Amino acid sequence: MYEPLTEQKAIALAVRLGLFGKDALLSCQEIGDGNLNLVFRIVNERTNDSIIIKQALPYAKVVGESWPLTLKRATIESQALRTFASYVPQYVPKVYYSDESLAITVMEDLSHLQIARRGLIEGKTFPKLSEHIGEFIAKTAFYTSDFGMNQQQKKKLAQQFTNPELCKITEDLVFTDPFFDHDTNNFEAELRADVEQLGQDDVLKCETAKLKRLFLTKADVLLHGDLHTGSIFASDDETKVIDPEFAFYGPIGFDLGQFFANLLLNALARDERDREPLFHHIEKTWNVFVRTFSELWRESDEPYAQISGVLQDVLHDAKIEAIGFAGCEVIRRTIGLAHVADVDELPLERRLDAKRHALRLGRALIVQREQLPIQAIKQLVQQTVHVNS
Ligand SMILES: Nc1ncnc2c1ncn2[C@@H]1O[C@H](COP(=O)(O)OP(=O)(O)O)[C@@H](O)[C@H]1O
Ligand SMILES: CSC[C@H]1O[C@H](OP(=O)(O)O)[C@H](O)[C@@H]1O
Repeated sequence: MYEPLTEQKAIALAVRLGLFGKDALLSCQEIGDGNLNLVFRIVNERTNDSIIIKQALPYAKVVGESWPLTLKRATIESQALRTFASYVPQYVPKVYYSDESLAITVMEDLSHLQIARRGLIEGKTFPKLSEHIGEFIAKTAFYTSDFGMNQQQKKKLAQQFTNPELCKITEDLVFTDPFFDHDTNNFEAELRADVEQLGQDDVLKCETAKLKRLFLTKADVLLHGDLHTGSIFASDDETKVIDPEFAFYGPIGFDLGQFFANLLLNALARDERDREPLFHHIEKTWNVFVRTFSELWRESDEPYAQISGVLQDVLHDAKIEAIGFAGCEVIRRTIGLAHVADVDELPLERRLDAKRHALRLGRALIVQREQLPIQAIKQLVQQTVHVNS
């Protein structure tokens, strides 16, 4: 039966499951720094072998027991990691074991890598990040779409990944609360006027409503669902995506948008002259996504796939969605419940500047998404430095 693990209980569980040899000398540390779950790292001190046990709590850790949350998210996470591993094993941790009633996933320890957000904050560039994430998104999207898999099986997979409680978090925290005066919002008192202006902006709200509707209704591809830079481990030559508990069938541009937004937030936290690597990553992710997705498209069994204009239409939608969803993510990470360390760790005056810039950029991304090529995002960052630009 379910009970939350402690470090001692996690060791006992690892022994019971036979995850280490008989004479192992085990130590354990809870290392979770995310908003939702417990993460235990267990090491055999004799051999340095290690594993991760991730466990869902019956509530959202960041808020506490007043915010109950389904344990089923642990099953969604382990199933999503296994599904992604069937297409891109090089980009996800190996899953060794999972247990629905304990809400645990036992997986490969990736501690030799660094969480990309932390590395980017330290000024690292992770030269392969965009190539790898572009390929990850293109392959998982194509192979789980109606163009890349049997269309009857796709409907079953979409049922398996029905994830209403976690989707509701995104519907509220990304698409709704930041645009209204909601008590989950969290921002510096100095930003009140900027936030009120956003709340009165009906053009912005109408465009955001369209994006929310896409998120609610468009069951296109299996998404990671929360692909920010804190969900990515990286080094100079390796990239691993973790934490897909928000996985569900949604619009093709959503993961791209989340990733772009978090790169942009890191860019805004830097001096202007140091932003180029982030713009490079955005453009390269997009280019690799388009190239990989287009190559896979040739394998499609769908009779309409080879009709001129169909692929172009899918990619056009993906681009518009990615830019619009990026705008929503930029805004919610600035004034909503869950922020990003990139900006929050800045001293007050720089932080306020970066956040005001983020609100203007987020708005422009949402409102201009249909006309904007990916390559123009960089100029948009420059154009939104000043008020009224
Ligand atoms: N496979 C792993 N290997 C090493 N560390 C991990 C692994 N998975 C998670 N972690 C650590 O735990 C932290 C929280 O994990 P995450 O899956 O993001 O949890 P949450 O769902 O609560 O956001 C990560 O930032 C990382 O430091
Ligand atoms: C109350 S959940 C807030 C926020 O946390 C999730 O991120 P993570 O689990 O990676 O820390 C997700 O982005 C949710 O929107």
